[in-house]
Amino acid sequence: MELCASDITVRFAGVKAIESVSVALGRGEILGLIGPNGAGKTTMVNVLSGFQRPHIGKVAIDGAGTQGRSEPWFARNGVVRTFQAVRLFRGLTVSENIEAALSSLSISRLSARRRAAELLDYMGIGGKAGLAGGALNYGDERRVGIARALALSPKFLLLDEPAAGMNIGEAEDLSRLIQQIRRDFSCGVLLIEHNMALVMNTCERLHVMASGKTIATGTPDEVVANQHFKSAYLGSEAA
Ligand SMILES: Nc1ncnc2c1ncn2[C@@H]1O[C@H](COP(=O)(O)OP(=O)(O)OP(=O)(O)O)[C@@H](O)[C@H]1O
Repeated sequence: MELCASDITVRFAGVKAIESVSVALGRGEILGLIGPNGAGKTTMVNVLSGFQRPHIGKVAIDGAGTQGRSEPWFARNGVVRTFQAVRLFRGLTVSENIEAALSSLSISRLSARRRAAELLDYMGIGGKAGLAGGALNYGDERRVGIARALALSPKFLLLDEPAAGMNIGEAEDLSRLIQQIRRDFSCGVLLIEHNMALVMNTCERLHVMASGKTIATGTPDEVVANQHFKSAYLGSEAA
């Protein structure tokens, strides 16, 4: 059971954002997708979730092809992602933002409200259900973004920089939460993150990209010892 992107190439105006990259995410694993700015990480998540069609290569969900499918189909088939910019409806309450995500499922408004309350409790922000979406701080916005993704019962959850704007303590809580989500939802989690402590503490396996290509894969220990990782990733991060 896996979400698999094989030999993916994506070009923008002739420039290769991703070149011949393959990524596989198993159910029940936490995979970190890391690399310097502009490495192609978000583009790969866009490909894996149906937001971007690859120019070359294929995506399969549990072995089934996805050619010609758009992002709502991917979500219905268990591939759910969050965004770097959370894009909450600012005029709706936090609860209503989750209920809106549930509206594609055929459940009553009352059930949607109850499910939204459960998910907000699960994310530790049950007390904020009645606030306006626009009133949240950065970290809480990201928690709502994850709750909104969980509303769709993901088999594969793709998180694009979920710890941006969080302090050290909040990022540690997020690490525990991601591991709990993997257990409670029996899903695979792909984590794009620049917070290396969070990545190293949370992921079992890492896939490192730079300039649109794969430069290293392996366990966190293996990757940290990899020369390509040290020079390309840490070199540019340290600059
Ligand atoms: N819609 C687009 N049009 C043109 N170029 C794009 C587009 N999206 C991404 N790119 C380019 O593709 C490359 C990869 O970008 P991408 O956002 O996937 O990198 P990233 O690793 O997610 O970076 P970051 O860590 O900064 O979010 C970059 O050179 C970027 O400028």
